[in-house]
Amino acid sequence: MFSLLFSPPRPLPSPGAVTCCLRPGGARFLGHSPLGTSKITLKHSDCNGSACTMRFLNAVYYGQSLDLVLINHRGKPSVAVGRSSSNDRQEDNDEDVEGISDDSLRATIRQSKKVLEMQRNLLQQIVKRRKLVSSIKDSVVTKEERPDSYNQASSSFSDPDMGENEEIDEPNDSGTSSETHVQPRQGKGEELGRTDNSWTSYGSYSKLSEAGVVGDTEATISSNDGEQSVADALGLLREANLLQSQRPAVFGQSQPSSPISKSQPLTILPHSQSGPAFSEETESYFNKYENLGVSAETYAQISNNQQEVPPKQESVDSPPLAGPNVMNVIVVAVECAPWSKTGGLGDVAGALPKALAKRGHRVMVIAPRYGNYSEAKVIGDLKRYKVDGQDMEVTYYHAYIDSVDFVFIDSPIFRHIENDIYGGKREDILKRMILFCKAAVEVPGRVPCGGFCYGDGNLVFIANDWHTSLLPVYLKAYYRDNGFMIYARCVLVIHNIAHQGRGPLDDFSFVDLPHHYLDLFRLYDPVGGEHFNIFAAGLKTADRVVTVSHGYARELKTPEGGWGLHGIINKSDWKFQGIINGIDTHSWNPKFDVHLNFDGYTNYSLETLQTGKAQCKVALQQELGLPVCSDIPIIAFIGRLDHQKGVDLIAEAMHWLVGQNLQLIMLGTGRSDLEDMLRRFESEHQDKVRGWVGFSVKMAHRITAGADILLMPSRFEPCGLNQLYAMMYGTIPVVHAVGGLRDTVQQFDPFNETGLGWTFDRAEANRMIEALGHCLNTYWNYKESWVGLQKRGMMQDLSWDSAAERYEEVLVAAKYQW
Ligand SMILES: Nc1ncnc2c1ncn2[C@@H]1O[C@H](COP(=O)(O)OP(=O)(O)O[C@H]2O[C@H](CO)[C@@H](O)[C@H](O)[C@H]2O)[C@@H](O)[C@H]1O
Repeated sequence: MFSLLFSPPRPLPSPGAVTCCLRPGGARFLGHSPLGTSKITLKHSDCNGSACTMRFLNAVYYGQSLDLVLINHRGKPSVAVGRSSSNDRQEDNDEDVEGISDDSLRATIRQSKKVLEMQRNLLQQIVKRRKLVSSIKDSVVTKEERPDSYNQASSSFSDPDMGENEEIDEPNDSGTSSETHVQPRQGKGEELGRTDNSWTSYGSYSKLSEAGVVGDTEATISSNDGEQSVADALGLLREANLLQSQRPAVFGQSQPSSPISKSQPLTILPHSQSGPAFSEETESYFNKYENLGVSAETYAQISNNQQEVPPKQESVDSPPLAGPNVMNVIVVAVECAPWSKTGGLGDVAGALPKALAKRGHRVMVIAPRYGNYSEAKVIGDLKRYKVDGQDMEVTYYHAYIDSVDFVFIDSPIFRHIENDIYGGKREDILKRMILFCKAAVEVPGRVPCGGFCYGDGNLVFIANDWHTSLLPVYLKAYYRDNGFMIYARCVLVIHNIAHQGRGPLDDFSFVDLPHHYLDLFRLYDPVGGEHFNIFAAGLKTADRVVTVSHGYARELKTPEGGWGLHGIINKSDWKFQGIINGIDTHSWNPKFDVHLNFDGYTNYSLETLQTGKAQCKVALQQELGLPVCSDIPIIAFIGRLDHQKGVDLIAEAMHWLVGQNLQLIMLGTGRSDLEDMLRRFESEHQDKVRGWVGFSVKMAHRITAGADILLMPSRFEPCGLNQLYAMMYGTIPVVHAVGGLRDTVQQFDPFNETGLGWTFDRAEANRMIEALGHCLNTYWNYKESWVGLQKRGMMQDLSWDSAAERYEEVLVAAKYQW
């Protein structure tokens, strides 16, 4: 066993074990350092060879070269290794270990001392500033006589109801926490959304997170100084770090080279400028950071210190796909699969961020914390926001999964409504969205994911639908109009324009904005008259607007498709575009689908399509109690039971459908009359029809695998994900050619054997029947064509990869837009 002593070029993490990633001769392996030491112990087994420890010359600690001292088994330094180039590379034999020169050892020790000295100086400055900050804080609290959440120790904000020991609501197999009957998006009661005026592992993160500020060296210095805990002091520094670009290289990625962040390294703006009505809160938020004293000067010093020992830029992984466009991206959505999902928005919020992270961006998702998500742990300080005059407490939970920071905003008003996210009275829904957006916009400055806040330079929010349309409004009104967060941008994504956050103009009083912002929300249309419209305000204030397909982008500009917002969209044409959604090709993949590996189902792929899919079909028929027969085609419908999805067209066609030799399976939840209809059809046609009323992710996967045909007669469909899932599973879509359905399902051409399914050009039962007729004819009589259709569908690249690239273009355009 060998030990490596190292003098890191920057302080190392304090909590948890340090993992040092070394790269001997190009290979990589890990050594672990116990907490509070600057020693990494490597067993021979770590590197599969007795002598290869001698190749640690290119040791990399999160992108930083290290000075290393190799200690042999007798506990003596046997080799001293500086930041050497590959020319200096030692031979991997024991002779070299023993024969190492004293000079290099001395050089390393000298260098180590220099680094320690610099760190000591830094520490002293931090300690001084910390004292200053505490005295300022004390005086502020005394003066204002109000609790300041910032001053509370992290342990003090754990809600007794929601403590760490609370029983965890484990997600099911799919990771989704609900397998229940839920309220549809339009919910019960008054519906704010309606336009009709009724209206890798966690471990890798801790490595990443801790890579830059505190650590082993802290422990060393702190004991030397006998001063206040360095960890505390540096913790403050970390907390105050609004500068995302100071974050160390992540997994070998180069830092985003933003001209913006270079010109404004600290992103802390003049606090002399006061904000509007909410300025007290806003100011204190920013003053806090300033008071902490992490000034440009301090940071410059830190940088200078680092510059004295220039880190060797050796990346652990290949450069990010985004290249110099790497940014900090925060996706904000009120649902996020697998934790919360009522429809496609949840799927997108769960998958797009991962694809962006794959391209090298630092990506966060912010969603409400509806339940107790076992993966997420408390982070940051408790905060209070005023909503409709009431103080509402917010705490933050954090998980790092698949290279994405997931930050869940916890507040009593979000708890346990995952099955009714859009339910309740209009005012209650509105208050939830206000609190969520107020809290979300501050997350980049407040929540130190992995020890580092995202900061507001090089930052783009991606808000989604009307629910988070207040985010760009708050970003503008609370911050940018007051000189804060001027480099942050917001892109707003339209998943469904039919829900807009409409209400009477009086609703403006809820959103806590100065009166002159009212015009952003004011909208007149023939349906709602003059009213308050949150989506309208979001569209006006967002830097860029995206919708989820090209077809829908065109439709949104028309009076029929824009649902009253077409005027604003047309005016904003320059900042508006369509990007077709991708899908999560792991969870929605017949090869890996976790819902297919039991109960008689099976995973399958293109190669095993015929046998695998046939087995799933039998399993589905058995599970639902339908006659088991492989020759009878199964037609499926999955979706919300509402006007949009055109389920009533299926009802109209029911007579024709049950007259055919087929089976029909419908899974959905929504309008109670349509739910009743599903139940009725099942009871009337026991041998042919199944109507599953409820929200079941497992059944959605199984039906997609076992069915032959997926029917989507949507009246409008911004993108549609089910047809994409269907094609991945060799299930043929029959769709109304509208919005994203038109973009993604190419009509079958029997002469050229091209196309992916059948389309009909009007949302009418007879058109749907006609298309279904052609489809069934091919199923029964042209097996080869059928298999061709299946294969073409399965062979498409439906992943998020290319969509993420398009999003990246939009983010970059937003960043450079003034
Ligand atoms: N009862 C049930 N049980 C289990 N799962 C169910 C279910 N009902 C629906 N789902 C699932 O919810 C998702 C629905 O996705 P869609 O894209 O069809 O719809 P939605 O209209 O919600 O989304 C909006 O946003 C998305 C994302 O941008 C757009 O694709 C879409 O056109 C737009 O209307 C799918 O994953 C589907 O399997």
